[in-house]
Amino acid sequence: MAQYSCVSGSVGLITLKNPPVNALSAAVRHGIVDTVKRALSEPKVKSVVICGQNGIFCGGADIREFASDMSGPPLVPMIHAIEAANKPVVAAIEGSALGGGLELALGCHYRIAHSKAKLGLPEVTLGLLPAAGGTQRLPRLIGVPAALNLITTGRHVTAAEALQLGVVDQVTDQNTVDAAVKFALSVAGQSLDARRISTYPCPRPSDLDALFDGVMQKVRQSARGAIAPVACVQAVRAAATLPYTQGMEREKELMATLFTSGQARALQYCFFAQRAVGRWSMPSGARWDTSKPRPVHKAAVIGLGTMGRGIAVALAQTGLSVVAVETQEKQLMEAKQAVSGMLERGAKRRGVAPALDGISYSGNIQAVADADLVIEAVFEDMTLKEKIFQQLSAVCKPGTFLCTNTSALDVDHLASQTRNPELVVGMHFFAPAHVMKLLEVVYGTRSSPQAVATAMQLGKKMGKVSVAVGNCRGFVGNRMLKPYLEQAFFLLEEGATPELVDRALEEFGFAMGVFRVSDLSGLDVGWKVRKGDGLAEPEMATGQSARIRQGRRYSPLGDLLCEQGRYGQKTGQGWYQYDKPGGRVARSDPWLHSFLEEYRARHGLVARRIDQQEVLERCLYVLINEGFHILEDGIAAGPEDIDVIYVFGYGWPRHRGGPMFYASMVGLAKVLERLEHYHQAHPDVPYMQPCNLLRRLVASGSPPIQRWREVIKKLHSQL
Ligand SMILES: CCCCCCCCCCCCC[C@H](O)CC(=O)SCCNC(=O)CCNC(=O)[C@H](O)C(C)(C)COP(=O)(O)OP(=O)(O)OC[C@H]1O[C@@H](n2cnc3c(N)ncnc32)[C@H](O)[C@@H]1OP(=O)(O)O
Repeated sequence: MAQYSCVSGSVGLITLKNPPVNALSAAVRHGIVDTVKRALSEPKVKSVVICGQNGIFCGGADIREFASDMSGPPLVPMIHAIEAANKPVVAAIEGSALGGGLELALGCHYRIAHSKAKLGLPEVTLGLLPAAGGTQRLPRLIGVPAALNLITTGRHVTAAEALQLGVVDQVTDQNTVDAAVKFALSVAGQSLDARRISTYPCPRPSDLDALFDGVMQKVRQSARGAIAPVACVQAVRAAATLPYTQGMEREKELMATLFTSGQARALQYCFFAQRAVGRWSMPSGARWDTSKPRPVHKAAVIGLGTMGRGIAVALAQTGLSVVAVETQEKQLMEAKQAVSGMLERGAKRRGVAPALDGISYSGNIQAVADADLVIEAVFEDMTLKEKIFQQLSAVCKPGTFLCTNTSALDVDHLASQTRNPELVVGMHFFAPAHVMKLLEVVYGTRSSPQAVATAMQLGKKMGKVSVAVGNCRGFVGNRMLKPYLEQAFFLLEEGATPELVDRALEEFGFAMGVFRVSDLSGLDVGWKVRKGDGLAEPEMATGQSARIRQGRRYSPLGDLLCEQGRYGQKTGQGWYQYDKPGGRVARSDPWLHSFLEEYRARHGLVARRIDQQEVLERCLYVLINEGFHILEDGIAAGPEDIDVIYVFGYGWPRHRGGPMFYASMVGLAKVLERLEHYHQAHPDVPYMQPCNLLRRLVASGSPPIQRWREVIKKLHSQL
């Protein structure tokens, strides 16, 4: 709703009230229409101020309403009526003015922002465009290039940048509403002819076509199949080439296409899923709202390889005091330099002082004795980790949380090495740890709710999207990756090439296909794991057992490449070739193609034509199937957790909503039917056997993803 009062004798003050972000729900729109009418009709009122309660102007249209039949006054005429008013209307912007919130402010005659306010048109991130006149007013106000930048990226700008761009008229450090009221008093009675943005001519750059062609090309490239950024460019082009009313028609047309698209649904699902994962729960019944985190003032990192360095940087950047421990002297010296460099570069980018003094370094594990929380980040070697957890348990002050950055190993086993297993949790960061947004917080059977709450809160402080998951081999992300990688290898055996597989996945929207990623992260990483699992044994490379191991189909292709020293980018050769070791540009490698032909011949395999659809179905559906197993096993509490992990940690295209959401869009019955089909064709691949939960969901009529938890709960209660 919106509340009306008259202040300072002649200013009508309209306050938007819809916690937590004053979204423009039907009730708020009704409130605005009514209060604006009232302010304009009261003779004593000479000017109007619009503000939002609780320090936030407005978070935009109510996204939840998009999923239902929208009723109530539409935004466009509402904003138009404000702009057409014959009394000055001033927007008092505190906190955020985003999306429809900024569009409302653009309909006002003046905008005054608090210095800490953030403004932006983030609709593109929800698969939409600013359809309440934003695409038509903003370019008229700040010019085409700046408007294109804001609208196609959805980025939020500070009040200072908004002032510089001309989005706002004044920035204040004082009480924003007081400043706006004072301003409103000063402009009462003045002509508004020059203040209605829709009447401005849109500045037309002389090289209009070249400008739009260039932007469109760039946007298409970075959009990776997302349609909203392209529609945003088309809408701004309409502002630059058509009169305002026709531009508004074009904006509406483009919005209608986006609004009903699967991509908008996927992106809006992601918006809420990202927030839902913060409301974690554990099978024990412990929850985010009943578990109190303990404050962490001093944190420690053990092991300063690539991961440890990134974690130390991310911790220091949050302002914590950090102890970084590395027992190998040479590695410690190198790490010191590397961490300082990362902190300096990060600080320069953010325009702040580097937190160099926040980190102390030591070669002795005793240095972590008074830390509140320790993160172990040494090699993936259980024996080494066991030893470290035994030492930590002896060295640390009582109550210190002990965390492991393992990407797959058993958190319960590590906890069993300590005196207080309830203090142990996994904190699985993704490389580079100071950049990647995802954090899997892994609870073991004995982890206390407080340990989980503390790790979740620390992750949030570090700017991560943290997802609480149960303990199993590979947790959620890496467990699902295994069948996906396996399928990619099998496809090569059957006739595909790395180029074909990667192209299919990249056209689907992944930034990089599976083989390009494998070259980037190093083929030796998986090789080491497979050796540890007793799968990649050289003596098995010939004979009958070469393609069947531990009773199931196995492809030794990755192992064979490693035996040739082809580890990927770092050695200059992997699934592709590079111009030098460390080179970045992947080129097709004729050697690899001959190697695949020889391999097939050796194993009596006849190459067949494989199309992109088969690549996608096999790679993605086995990954999704494993996701259903993870839900069935209670390792993830809901599909949102899996989807957030895949979008933030594994490059799953956000406009496809994550693997579980994608399955719901494809149709669960279809996913089931294709898995059954492929399992029949490949009975020696257990990952293809459809999960019971998937069958259950299909049998119960494929409910929408928001209702899967009910089916899962029922399934668990029957076990
Ligand atoms: C044939 C059919 C044709 C149909 C055509 C239809 C035409 C329809 C015409 C529409 C006109 C378009 C109008 C406009 O252009 C569209 C929009 O405005 S879209 C919305 C744009 N706004 C945003 O994207 C902002 C989103 N919010 C944020 O970024 C942040 O929430 C924040 C405002 C910066 C605050 O951040 P935080 O303080 O960290 O808080 P949270 O993020 O945790 O949020 C708290 C809580 O609020 C919920 N929430 C936030 N914003 C909205 C919102 N806009 N609508 C609904 N709910 C919102 C958020 O989900 C949290 O709740 P929780 O999920 O935790 O329960």
